[in-house]
Amino acid sequence: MWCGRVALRRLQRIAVAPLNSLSITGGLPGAVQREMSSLPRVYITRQIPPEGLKILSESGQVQFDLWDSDDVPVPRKELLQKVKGVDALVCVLTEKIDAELLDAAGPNLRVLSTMSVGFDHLSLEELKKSGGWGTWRTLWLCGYELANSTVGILGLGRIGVAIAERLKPFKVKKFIYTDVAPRPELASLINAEYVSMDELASQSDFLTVCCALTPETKDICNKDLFSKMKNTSIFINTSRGGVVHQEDLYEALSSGQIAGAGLDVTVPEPLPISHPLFTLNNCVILPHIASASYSTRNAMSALAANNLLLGLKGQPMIKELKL
Ligand SMILES: O=C(O)C(=O)CO
Repeated sequence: MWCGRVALRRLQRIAVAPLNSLSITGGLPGAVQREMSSLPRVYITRQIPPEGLKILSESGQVQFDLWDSDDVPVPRKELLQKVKGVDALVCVLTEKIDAELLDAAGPNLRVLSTMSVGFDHLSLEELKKSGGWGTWRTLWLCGYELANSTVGILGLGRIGVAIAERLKPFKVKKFIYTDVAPRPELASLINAEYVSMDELASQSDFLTVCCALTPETKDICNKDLFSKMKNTSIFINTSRGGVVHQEDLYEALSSGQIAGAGLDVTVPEPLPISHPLFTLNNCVILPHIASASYSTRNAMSALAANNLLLGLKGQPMIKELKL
């Protein structure tokens, strides 16, 4: 018996363990589970003999899921599901490791270890494509255009207006917004139409959340909102993670209810790398950097300092939160 080790091309991860699957994190105390959840994820395609499992469990270096049977190979459909996002894969000779499987696994996959001396079940050509982009394909990495689109702004303030101003040159057809009440002065700057929350959901091709997080807006972007959005729509959140019900967003993205999401903010921050949202190829997550330019951060610090000095002098602040 020989365990081959082949370097692969990309990176990603996921979780859950249905029938016939065993997870070594199950049954462990919560704190241990949390610590383990940051370990590289491995999927083992067969109930391999105990020595190998023991080495992996005792290494403390990985968490793994296993097809818990030696009698029947893991069904292909289950395999394609289970490899999503794994960092490494242990396979046996019954599993075809080809482009479809590598695509299903995603870019996290770094190591493939086969419990066999033969390697005819491995598509070496595919495995050799280390880090490459592959050939140009007609619909490869295509997205939706801003041109002729309707952009919806949830919570129209200075940020919503600034976003719309930046988007205008991309030939957006229409800006719509919703808020607790119409904001005609701000709306007139970007020619935006006031709509209901339902209309915002159903009409927006791109829905961008710009509201503050308050008790009223917590989880406001939830199943109800996503279920009314088009399945070609993109959801963007640069406000606060708490305005989004993340489990509902995960459902909406993974079921194809909406086309994609771009999140600059999450709950918690940073979002643990084991979070299911990271496993999706239609969700882009950034570490709260929407304002991360030297000039913006300097302007923010200057404003904070000037507000403080004015406050100390008992004078009206430049920007004051009305309590
Ligand atoms: O100013 C804020 O509230 C931020 O989120 C920084 O980008």
